Amino acid sequence: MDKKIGFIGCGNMAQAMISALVKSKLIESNQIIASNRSKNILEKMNKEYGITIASNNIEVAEKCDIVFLAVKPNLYEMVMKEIKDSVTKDKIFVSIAPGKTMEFLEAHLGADAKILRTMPNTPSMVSEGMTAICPNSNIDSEELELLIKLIESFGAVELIEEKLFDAVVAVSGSSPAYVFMFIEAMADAAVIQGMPRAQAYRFAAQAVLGSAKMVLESKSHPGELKDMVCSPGGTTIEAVAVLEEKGMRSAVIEAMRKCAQKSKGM
Ligand SMILES: NC(=O)C1=CN([C@@H]2O[C@H](COP(=O)(O)OP(=O)(O)OC[C@H]3O[C@@H](n4cnc5c(N)ncnc54)[C@H](OP(=O)(O)O)[C@@H]3O)[C@@H](O)[C@H]2O)C=CC1
Ligand SMILES: O=C(O)[C@@H]1CCC=N1
Repeated sequence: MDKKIGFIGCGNMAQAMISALVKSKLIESNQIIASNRSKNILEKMNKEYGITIASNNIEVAEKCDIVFLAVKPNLYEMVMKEIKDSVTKDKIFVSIAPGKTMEFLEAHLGADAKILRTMPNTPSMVSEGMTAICPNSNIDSEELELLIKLIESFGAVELIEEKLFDAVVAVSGSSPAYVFMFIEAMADAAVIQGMPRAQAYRFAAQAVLGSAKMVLESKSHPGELKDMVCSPGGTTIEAVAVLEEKGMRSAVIEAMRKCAQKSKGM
């Protein structure tokens, strides 16, 4: 792929995507050009991955064919105003922010701008991300195919209707945080039982990874897979009963409702 890929903002999410892109060898690392408010992270990414450092956002927008807007949602308007004059008929802009609708993006980049709304997540760093995508009508099928190929380096990619983007934020954009909390809590419980902490993290994380792979590969209902673990009168059902009594499911559902609600207002 001979495209130049730009990242305006080089924080947690951009670094995860850049790491996956470089590892994928889909493009040379110097085809990645990034800008950031503070420069130390750019120097670090240049040393670690060999990416090209841009002196400002406009340079990224000018030089790149595909431009990821990787700043916080509240900075989108300012950054899009800054780069608006760099919009050309072939350049593609990729939003990764919650709440910034295609209407909002087109209002700032222009109705003719080629825009892809996405919602990635930080497991992109290990190419096990889940990214939702929604192109506007200015992106043609060939361009969409290329974008999917690029974003597949982050992990799984699925086209989704824009109206479901707030749900996506809750279920995959933000959910790695809930899973990290779960892993941390399980490891703490193992530490209480005497397991060394580092070993507890490995055991907890691998159990989550394996369980997730079973859901994805077995196509079985998660409840069915849970029942397969719960031996009658055994150990697991004791834990499951406490989780039910403490309202784990309703806590997750309420947390994700709040998350999606916040996304709507971003
Ligand atoms: N983190 C996640 O899991 C996910 C995040 N997102 C979205 O990705 C976007 C980035 O989030 P995230 O990476 O977590 O945030 P970070 O705060 O980690 O990164 C944002 C970066 O933008 C830089 N920045 C701030 N102002 C400017 C500017 N004017 N021009 C250029 N760069 C600037 C910051 O620089 P400085 O170092 O100086 O602060 C920072 O490095 C957000 O819209 C977020 O909602 C989407 C999915 C998942
Ligand atoms: O917390 C946030 O707002 C960002 C968007 C999804 C994950 N992190």
